[in-house]
Amino acid sequence: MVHLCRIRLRKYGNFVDNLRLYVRGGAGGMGLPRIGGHGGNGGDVWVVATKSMTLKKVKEKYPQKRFVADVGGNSSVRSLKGQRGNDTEILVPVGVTVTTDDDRILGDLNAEGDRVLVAKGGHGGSFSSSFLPSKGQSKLIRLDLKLIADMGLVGFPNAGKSSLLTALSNATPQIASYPFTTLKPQIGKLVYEDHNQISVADLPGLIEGAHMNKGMGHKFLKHVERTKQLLFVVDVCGFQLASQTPFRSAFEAVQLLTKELELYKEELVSKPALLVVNKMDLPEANHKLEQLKEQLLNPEEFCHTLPNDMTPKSHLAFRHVVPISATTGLGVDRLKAFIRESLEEEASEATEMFRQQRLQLLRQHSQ
Ligand SMILES: Nc1nc2c(ncn2[C@@H]2O[C@H](COP(=O)(O)OP(=O)(O)OP(=O)(O)O)[C@@H](O)[C@H]2O)c(=O)[nH]1
Repeated sequence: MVHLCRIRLRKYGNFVDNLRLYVRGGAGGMGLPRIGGHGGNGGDVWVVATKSMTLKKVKEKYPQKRFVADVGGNSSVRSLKGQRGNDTEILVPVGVTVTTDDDRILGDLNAEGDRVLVAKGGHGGSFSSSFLPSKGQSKLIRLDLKLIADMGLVGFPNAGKSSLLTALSNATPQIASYPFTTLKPQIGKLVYEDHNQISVADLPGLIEGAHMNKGMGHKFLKHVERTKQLLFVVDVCGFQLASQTPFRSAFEAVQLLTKELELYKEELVSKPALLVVNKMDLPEANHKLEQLKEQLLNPEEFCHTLPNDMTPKSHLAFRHVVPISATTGLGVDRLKAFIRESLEEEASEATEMFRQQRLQLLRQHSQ
Protein backbone atom coordinates (compact mmCIF):
# COMPACT_ATOMS: atom_id res chain seq x y z
CA MET A 1 0.00 0.00 0.00
CA VAL A 2 1.31 3.42 -0.85
CA HIS A 3 1.31 5.49 2.27
CA LEU A 4 0.75 9.10 1.41
CA CYS A 5 2.10 11.71 3.70
CA ARG A 6 2.11 15.37 2.96
CA ILE A 7 4.56 17.30 5.02
CA ARG A 8 5.08 21.00 4.65
CA LEU A 9 8.21 22.67 5.85
CA ARG A 10 7.05 24.89 8.66
CA LYS A 11 8.56 28.32 8.77
CA TYR A 12 9.13 29.54 12.28
CA GLY A 13 7.92 32.90 13.52
CA ASN A 14 4.11 32.53 13.67
CA PHE A 15 3.84 32.05 17.37
CA VAL A 16 2.49 35.16 19.10
CA ASP A 17 3.73 35.76 22.64
CA ASN A 18 3.14 39.49 22.80
CA LEU A 19 0.85 42.02 21.24
CA ARG A 20 0.36 45.79 21.20
CA LEU A 21 -3.18 47.17 21.19
CA TYR A 22 -4.88 50.53 21.07
CA VAL A 23 -7.60 50.96 23.73
CA ARG A 24 -10.00 53.81 24.39
CA GLY A 25 -12.74 54.26 26.96
CA GLY A 26 -16.07 55.59 25.68
CA ALA A 27 -16.70 59.33 25.92
CA GLY A 28 -19.33 60.51 28.40
CA GLY A 29 -22.77 61.63 27.23
CA MET A 30 -23.89 65.28 27.10
CA GLY A 31 -25.61 66.80 30.11
CA LEU A 32 -28.76 68.84 29.68
CA PRO A 33 -28.31 72.31 31.28
CA ARG A 34 -31.94 73.32 30.89
CA ILE A 35 -33.12 70.70 33.39
CA GLY A 36 -29.83 69.90 35.14
CA GLY A 37 -29.55 66.45 33.49
CA HIS A 38 -26.38 64.29 33.76
CA GLY A 39 -24.90 62.54 30.74
CA GLY A 40 -24.07 58.84 31.23
CA ASN A 41 -20.45 57.82 31.83
CA GLY A 42 -18.58 56.19 28.95
CA GLY A 43 -17.84 52.43 29.11
CA ASP A 44 -14.45 51.10 30.28
CA VAL A 45 -12.08 48.73 28.46
CA TRP A 46 -11.00 45.62 30.39
CA VAL A 47 -8.56 42.84 29.65
CA VAL A 48 -9.97 39.52 30.88
CA ALA A 49 -8.21 36.13 31.16
CA THR A 50 -9.82 33.06 29.69
CA LYS A 51 -8.27 29.62 29.19
CA SER A 52 -9.48 29.02 25.66
CA MET A 53 -7.79 32.11 24.21
CA THR A 54 -4.37 32.62 22.63
CA LEU A 55 -2.71 35.88 21.64
CA LYS A 56 -2.65 34.64 18.08
CA LYS A 57 -6.44 34.37 18.12
CA VAL A 58 -6.71 37.95 19.44
CA LYS A 59 -4.46 39.13 16.65
CA GLU A 60 -6.39 37.27 13.97
CA LYS A 61 -9.84 38.23 15.25
CA TYR A 62 -8.99 41.92 15.62
CA PRO A 63 -6.48 42.79 12.89
CA GLN A 64 -7.00 46.51 13.62
CA LYS A 65 -5.87 45.84 17.23
CA ARG A 66 -8.25 48.56 18.35
CA PHE A 67 -10.73 48.35 21.23
CA VAL A 68 -13.09 51.20 22.01
CA ALA A 69 -15.88 51.09 24.62
CA ASP A 70 -19.31 52.61 24.03
CA VAL A 71 -20.08 56.27 24.64
CA GLY A 72 -22.42 57.25 27.47
CA GLY A 73 -25.98 58.28 26.61
CA ASN A 74 -26.93 61.95 26.46
CA SER A 75 -29.28 63.31 29.08
CA SER A 76 -32.72 63.98 27.68
CA VAL A 77 -36.08 65.10 28.93
CA ARG A 78 -37.26 61.49 28.95
CA SER A 79 -34.13 60.15 30.56
CA LEU A 80 -32.62 62.76 32.82
CA LYS A 81 -29.61 60.59 33.65
CA GLY A 82 -28.06 59.39 30.39
CA GLN A 83 -27.32 55.64 30.12
CA ARG A 84 -23.85 54.37 30.98
CA GLY A 85 -21.88 53.19 27.91
CA ASN A 86 -21.22 49.43 27.64
CA ASP A 87 -17.77 48.16 28.65
CA THR A 88 -15.54 46.38 26.16
CA GLU A 89 -13.74 43.19 27.22
CA ILE A 90 -10.63 41.93 25.50
CA LEU A 91 -10.35 38.19 26.10
CA VAL A 92 -6.75 37.00 26.44
CA PRO A 93 -5.07 33.79 27.66
CA VAL A 94 -4.24 33.14 31.31
CA GLY A 95 -0.65 34.05 32.23
CA VAL A 96 -0.43 37.46 30.57
CA THR A 97 1.12 40.66 31.91
CA VAL A 98 -0.49 43.92 30.79
CA THR A 99 1.74 46.99 30.55
CA THR A 100 1.48 50.48 29.10
CA ASP A 101 3.60 51.45 26.15
CA ASP A 102 6.10 53.05 28.52
CA ASP A 103 6.47 49.80 30.50
CA ARG A 104 4.24 50.60 33.48
CA ILE A 105 2.64 47.37 34.70
CA LEU A 106 -1.15 47.59 34.75
CA GLY A 107 -1.71 44.07 36.03
CA ASP A 108 -1.09 40.32 35.86
CA LEU A 109 -3.69 37.82 34.76
CA ASN A 110 -2.84 34.60 36.56
CA ALA A 111 -6.17 32.81 36.70
CA GLU A 112 -9.32 32.34 34.65
CA GLY A 113 -11.55 35.40 35.03
CA ASP A 114 -8.82 37.78 36.32
CA ARG A 115 -9.39 41.26 34.86
CA VAL A 116 -7.48 44.50 34.49
CA LEU A 117 -8.93 47.92 33.70
CA VAL A 118 -6.94 49.41 30.83
CA ALA A 119 -8.95 52.47 29.74
CA LYS A 120 -11.55 54.25 31.81
CA GLY A 121 -14.59 55.80 30.16
CA GLY A 122 -15.12 59.57 30.29
CA HIS A 123 -17.54 61.30 32.68
CA GLY A 124 -20.96 62.35 31.52
CA GLY A 125 -21.62 66.09 31.39
CA SER A 126 -22.95 67.55 34.66
CA PHE A 127 -23.26 70.82 36.48
CA SER A 128 -19.59 70.78 37.55
CA SER A 129 -18.40 70.42 33.95
CA SER A 130 -20.87 72.92 32.52
CA PHE A 131 -22.78 69.85 31.26
CA LEU A 132 -19.94 68.97 28.86
CA PRO A 133 -18.73 65.35 28.85
CA SER A 134 -15.10 64.24 29.02
CA LYS A 135 -13.32 61.87 26.67
CA GLY A 136 -12.40 58.33 27.67
CA GLN A 137 -8.76 57.46 28.39
CA SER A 138 -6.82 56.26 25.38
CA LYS A 139 -3.47 54.50 25.26
CA LEU A 140 -1.35 51.82 23.69
CA ILE A 141 -1.02 48.72 25.83
CA ARG A 142 1.12 45.66 25.55
CA LEU A 143 0.17 42.07 26.37
CA ASP A 144 3.03 39.72 27.16
CA LEU A 145 2.66 36.00 27.71
CA LYS A 146 4.70 35.32 30.83
CA LEU A 147 7.62 33.09 30.04
CA ILE A 148 9.12 30.47 32.30
CA ALA A 149 12.38 30.30 30.36
CA ASP A 150 14.09 31.32 27.13
CA MET A 151 14.42 27.73 25.95
CA GLY A 152 12.24 24.70 26.62
CA LEU A 153 13.53 21.13 26.35
CA VAL A 154 11.11 18.93 24.42
CA GLY A 155 11.78 15.21 24.33
CA PHE A 156 10.41 11.81 25.23
CA PRO A 157 11.48 10.17 28.49
CA ASN A 158 15.08 8.95 28.61
CA ALA A 159 16.29 11.17 25.74
CA GLY A 160 18.67 12.79 28.21
CA LYS A 161 16.96 16.13 28.92
CA SER A 162 17.90 16.28 32.60
CA SER A 163 21.48 15.18 31.83
CA LEU A 164 21.68 17.86 29.14
CA LEU A 165 20.33 20.56 31.43
CA THR A 166 22.95 19.66 34.01
CA ALA A 167 25.73 19.56 31.39
CA LEU A 168 24.66 22.92 29.95
CA SER A 169 24.06 24.79 33.14
CA ASN A 170 26.97 23.32 35.04
CA ALA A 171 24.89 23.19 38.19
CA THR A 172 21.97 21.47 39.78
CA PRO A 173 18.93 22.96 38.09
CA GLN A 174 16.41 24.81 40.25
CA ILE A 175 12.82 23.74 40.57
CA ALA A 176 10.75 26.78 39.76
CA SER A 177 7.26 27.60 40.89
CA TYR A 178 5.04 29.94 38.90
CA PRO A 179 1.69 31.32 39.99
CA PHE A 180 -0.01 30.61 36.67
CA THR A 181 0.91 26.95 36.48
CA THR A 182 0.66 23.72 38.42
CA LEU A 183 3.58 21.77 37.00
CA LYS A 184 6.93 22.80 38.40
CA PRO A 185 9.57 22.76 35.69
CA GLN A 186 13.29 22.52 36.36
CA ILE A 187 15.11 25.63 35.26
CA GLY A 188 18.85 25.76 34.54
CA LYS A 189 20.81 28.94 33.90
CA LEU A 190 23.40 28.99 31.14
CA VAL A 191 26.09 31.50 32.03
CA TYR A 192 28.36 32.83 29.27
CA GLU A 193 31.85 34.30 29.57
CA ASP A 194 30.49 37.84 29.27
CA HIS A 195 28.05 37.02 32.15
CA ASN A 196 25.09 36.91 29.82
CA GLN A 197 22.52 34.40 31.10
CA ILE A 198 19.97 32.25 29.32
CA SER A 199 17.38 30.10 31.10
CA VAL A 200 16.47 26.60 29.96
CA ALA A 201 13.47 24.68 31.28
CA ASP A 202 13.25 20.91 31.43
CA LEU A 203 9.58 20.18 30.87
CA PRO A 204 9.02 16.60 32.00
CA GLY A 205 6.10 14.46 31.01
CA LEU A 206 5.82 14.40 27.24
CA ILE A 207 4.79 10.98 25.98
CA GLU A 208 3.05 9.76 22.87
CA GLY A 209 -0.61 10.76 23.26
CA ALA A 210 0.16 13.82 25.40
CA HIS A 211 -2.22 15.92 23.29
CA MET A 212 -5.04 13.63 24.52
CA ASN A 213 -3.87 14.49 28.03
CA LYS A 214 -2.10 11.15 28.56
CA GLY A 215 0.42 11.29 31.36
CA MET A 216 0.86 14.93 32.32
CA GLY A 217 0.15 15.77 28.69
CA HIS A 218 -1.62 19.10 28.82
CA LYS A 219 0.33 20.40 31.76
CA PHE A 220 3.48 19.73 29.81
CA LEU A 221 2.23 21.17 26.56
CA LYS A 222 1.03 24.34 28.26
CA HIS A 223 4.63 24.99 29.24
CA VAL A 224 5.85 24.73 25.70
CA GLU A 225 3.86 27.91 25.07
CA ARG A 226 5.84 29.63 27.78
CA THR A 227 9.31 29.45 26.34
CA LYS A 228 10.69 31.61 23.56
CA GLN A 229 12.26 28.76 21.65
CA LEU A 230 12.31 24.98 21.70
CA LEU A 231 15.18 22.58 22.07
CA PHE A 232 14.09 19.18 20.79
CA VAL A 233 16.15 16.38 22.35
CA VAL A 234 16.29 12.89 20.85
CA ASP A 235 18.38 9.80 21.55
CA VAL A 236 20.42 9.13 18.40
CA CYS A 237 19.62 5.42 18.78
CA GLY A 238 15.89 5.98 19.14
CA PHE A 239 13.77 4.73 22.03
CA GLN A 240 11.15 2.33 23.23
CA LEU A 241 8.91 3.56 26.01
CA ALA A 242 7.84 0.09 27.19
CA SER A 243 8.12 -3.50 25.96
CA GLN A 244 4.59 -3.43 24.53
CA THR A 245 5.10 -0.11 22.65
CA PRO A 246 6.91 0.07 19.28
CA PHE A 247 10.55 1.03 18.94
CA ARG A 248 10.93 4.56 17.51
CA SER A 249 13.98 5.80 15.64
CA ALA A 250 15.37 9.30 16.28
CA PHE A 251 13.66 10.53 13.10
CA GLU A 252 10.33 9.06 14.22
CA ALA A 253 10.80 10.65 17.64
CA VAL A 254 11.17 14.08 15.98
CA GLN A 255 7.98 13.51 13.98
CA LEU A 256 6.03 12.28 16.99
CA LEU A 257 7.15 15.21 19.12
CA THR A 258 6.14 17.60 16.34
CA LYS A 259 2.77 15.84 16.04
CA GLU A 260 2.07 16.09 19.76
CA LEU A 261 2.72 19.84 19.69
CA GLU A 262 0.71 20.28 16.51
CA LEU A 263 -2.31 18.39 17.86
CA TYR A 264 -2.31 20.44 21.03
CA LYS A 265 -1.90 23.83 19.36
CA GLU A 266 -0.76 24.07 15.79
CA GLU A 267 0.98 27.41 16.24
CA LEU A 268 3.46 25.82 18.67
CA VAL A 269 5.33 24.21 15.80
CA SER A 270 6.08 27.62 14.37
CA LYS A 271 8.33 28.48 17.31
CA PRO A 272 12.02 28.67 16.47
CA ALA A 273 13.56 25.28 17.28
CA LEU A 274 16.93 23.56 17.47
CA LEU A 275 17.39 19.80 17.38
CA VAL A 276 19.79 18.16 19.82
CA VAL A 277 20.86 14.63 18.93
CA ASN A 278 22.06 13.13 22.19
CA LYS A 279 24.11 10.05 23.20
CA MET A 280 26.67 10.46 20.43
CA ASP A 281 29.11 8.43 22.57
CA LEU A 282 27.17 5.21 21.85
CA PRO A 283 28.39 2.73 19.21
CA GLU A 284 27.02 3.30 15.68
CA ALA A 285 26.03 6.86 16.67
CA ASN A 286 27.77 8.57 13.73
CA HIS A 287 26.14 6.29 11.19
CA LYS A 288 22.72 6.84 12.79
CA LEU A 289 23.26 10.61 12.84
CA GLU A 290 23.95 10.59 9.08
CA GLN A 291 20.77 8.59 8.53
CA LEU A 292 18.78 11.03 10.62
CA LYS A 293 20.13 14.04 8.73
CA GLU A 294 19.23 12.46 5.43
CA GLN A 295 15.73 11.65 6.69
CA LEU A 296 15.24 15.20 7.91
CA LEU A 297 16.12 16.50 4.47
CA ASN A 298 13.42 14.34 2.83
CA PRO A 299 10.84 13.66 5.52
CA GLU A 300 8.14 12.68 3.00
CA GLU A 301 10.13 9.64 1.95
CA PHE A 302 10.69 8.36 5.44
CA CYS A 303 7.55 9.02 7.45
CA HIS A 304 5.74 5.91 6.15
CA THR A 305 6.73 3.92 9.22
CA LEU A 306 4.43 6.02 11.38
CA PRO A 307 0.67 5.57 11.46
CA ASN A 308 -1.12 8.18 9.34
CA ASP A 309 -2.66 9.89 12.33
CA MET A 310 0.74 10.31 13.95
CA THR A 311 2.35 11.96 10.94
CA PRO A 312 2.67 15.73 11.39
CA LYS A 313 1.19 18.06 8.79
CA SER A 314 4.29 20.18 8.84
CA HIS A 315 7.91 19.48 9.36
CA LEU A 316 9.89 21.74 11.64
CA ALA A 317 12.63 23.83 10.05
CA PHE A 318 15.32 23.42 12.72
CA ARG A 319 17.75 26.30 12.93
CA HIS A 320 20.51 23.83 13.79
CA VAL A 321 20.89 20.08 14.23
CA VAL A 322 23.49 19.60 16.96
CA PRO A 323 25.02 16.21 17.87
CA ILE A 324 26.12 16.02 21.51
CA SER A 325 26.82 13.67 24.37
CA ALA A 326 25.44 14.94 27.64
CA THR A 327 27.57 12.29 29.38
CA THR A 328 30.98 13.10 27.88
CA GLY A 329 30.31 16.79 27.18
CA LEU A 330 30.95 16.38 23.44
CA GLY A 331 29.32 19.22 21.47
CA VAL A 332 27.86 20.91 24.56
CA ASP A 333 29.84 24.18 24.15
CA ARG A 334 28.88 24.35 20.49
CA LEU A 335 25.23 23.88 21.44
CA LYS A 336 25.53 26.65 24.02
CA ALA A 337 26.81 29.02 21.32
CA PHE A 338 23.98 28.07 18.91
CA ILE A 339 21.37 28.65 21.64
CA ARG A 340 22.64 32.15 22.22
CA GLU A 341 22.90 32.94 18.53
CA SER A 342 19.35 31.76 17.90
CA LEU A 343 17.88 33.80 20.77
CA GLU A 344 19.79 36.93 19.75
CA GLU A 345 18.60 36.55 16.18
CA GLU A 346 15.02 36.30 17.36
CA ALA A 347 15.39 39.26 19.71
CA SER A 348 16.53 41.55 16.91
CA GLU A 349 13.66 40.37 14.66
CA ALA A 350 11.22 41.04 17.52
CA THR A 351 12.60 44.54 18.18
CA GLU A 352 12.04 45.46 14.57
CA MET A 353 8.52 44.00 14.64
CA PHE A 354 7.58 45.98 17.79
CA ARG A 355 8.89 49.17 16.28
CA GLN A 356 6.71 48.66 13.22
CA GLN A 357 3.62 47.66 15.26
CA ARG A 358 4.00 50.74 17.44
CA LEU A 359 4.47 53.11 14.51
CA GLN A 360 1.44 51.64 12.78
CA LEU A 361 -0.79 52.03 15.85
CA LEU A 362 0.44 55.55 16.57
CA ARG A 363 -0.16 56.56 12.95
CA GLN A 364 -3.70 55.16 13.04
CA HIS A 365 -4.63 56.82 16.29
CA SER A 366 -2.67 60.06 16.46
CA GLN A 367 -5.11 62.83 17.13
N1 LIG B 1 25.37 6.95 26.80
C1 LIG B 1 24.74 8.06 27.14
N2 LIG B 1 23.72 8.02 28.05
C2 LIG B 1 23.11 9.15 28.36
C3 LIG B 1 23.47 10.41 27.80
N3 LIG B 1 22.63 11.35 28.31
C4 LIG B 1 21.82 10.73 29.16
N4 LIG B 1 22.10 9.41 29.20
C5 LIG B 1 21.42 8.39 30.02
O1 LIG B 1 20.07 8.29 29.57
C6 LIG B 1 19.21 8.03 30.68
C7 LIG B 1 18.14 9.09 30.72
O2 LIG B 1 18.73 10.35 30.97
P1 LIG B 1 17.90 11.57 31.59
O3 LIG B 1 18.79 12.75 31.56
O4 LIG B 1 17.31 11.17 32.90
O5 LIG B 1 16.75 11.65 30.52
P2 LIG B 1 15.41 12.52 30.53
O6 LIG B 1 15.12 12.82 29.13
O7 LIG B 1 15.55 13.63 31.48
O8 LIG B 1 14.38 11.45 31.05
P3 LIG B 1 13.01 11.69 31.86
O9 LIG B 1 13.40 12.31 33.18
O10 LIG B 1 12.47 10.32 31.98
O11 LIG B 1 12.16 12.60 31.03
C8 LIG B 1 20.10 8.03 31.93
O12 LIG B 1 20.42 6.70 32.24
C9 LIG B 1 21.34 8.78 31.48
O13 LIG B 1 22.49 8.38 32.18
C10 LIG B 1 24.54 10.44 26.84
O14 LIG B 1 24.94 11.45 26.29
N5 LIG B 1 25.13 9.22 26.56
